[in-house]
Amino acid sequence: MKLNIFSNQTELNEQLAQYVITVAQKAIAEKGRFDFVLTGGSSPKGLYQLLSTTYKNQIDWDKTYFFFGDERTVLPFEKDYNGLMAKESFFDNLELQDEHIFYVDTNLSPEEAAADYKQKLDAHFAGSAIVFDLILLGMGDDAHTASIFPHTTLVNNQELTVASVWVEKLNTNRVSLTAPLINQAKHVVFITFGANKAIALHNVLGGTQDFANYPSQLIKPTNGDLQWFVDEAATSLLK
Ligand SMILES: O=C(O)[C@H](O)[C@@H](O)[C@H](O)[C@H](O)COP(=O)(O)O
Repeated sequence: MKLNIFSNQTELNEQLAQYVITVAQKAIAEKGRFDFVLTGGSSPKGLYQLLSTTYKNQIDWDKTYFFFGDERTVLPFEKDYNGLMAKESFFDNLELQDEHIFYVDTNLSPEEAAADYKQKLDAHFAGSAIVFDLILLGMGDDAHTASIFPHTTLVNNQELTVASVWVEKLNTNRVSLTAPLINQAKHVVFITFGANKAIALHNVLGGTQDFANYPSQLIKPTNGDLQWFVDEAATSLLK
């Protein structure tokens, strides 16, 4: 695991953009495509804008496929839909073919949307193992990542799949990749900044192992590498 600490979000986004570009170019050179899982939330917006404007010509978007690590169970492109945030901050700046973006179909029930998404992943990976080139993750101030929230069924879900999960604290269902499926990726990166994440980051990185309370600890790529891109404010409690 590599912890990359930056003095501010601008520097973090610049360096993370370079990292994404490097991974993308290597994936396209080696296998002809770049399978990229996006996170929702607010943290990645600056990175998405940077990649799709300033560095637009650094990645072959015709060979890039976009996925989502999790999705809220609101209707597609309604407020809070992660796909909407990505569309507005990333995809709308690019000329992407529809079939290169794998949105979660939240017109379906949570369970059906999860099963439908897993089927789409199986088809995309032609029945082979679902190994993404890069998975971008955020972390909540409660140490959740994707929709693996503390004390939910996803904490103990050991399947390589996409699952729906009831999140009591939000009084809603979510759809999410499971930790084992995330851990199958070649590269996993957390983007986490801000003082409001300092306690959670201290517990996840510096505390005792406690998956139920700090689900981000579940993210340990089996063969791939794990990087954290964080700012000084978020690391203020780390020794
Ligand atoms: O659907 C979501 O909201 C994300 O997948 C979620 O896991 C997010 O990454 C964290 O909640 C951090 O969110 P912020 O970046 O907004 O702090």
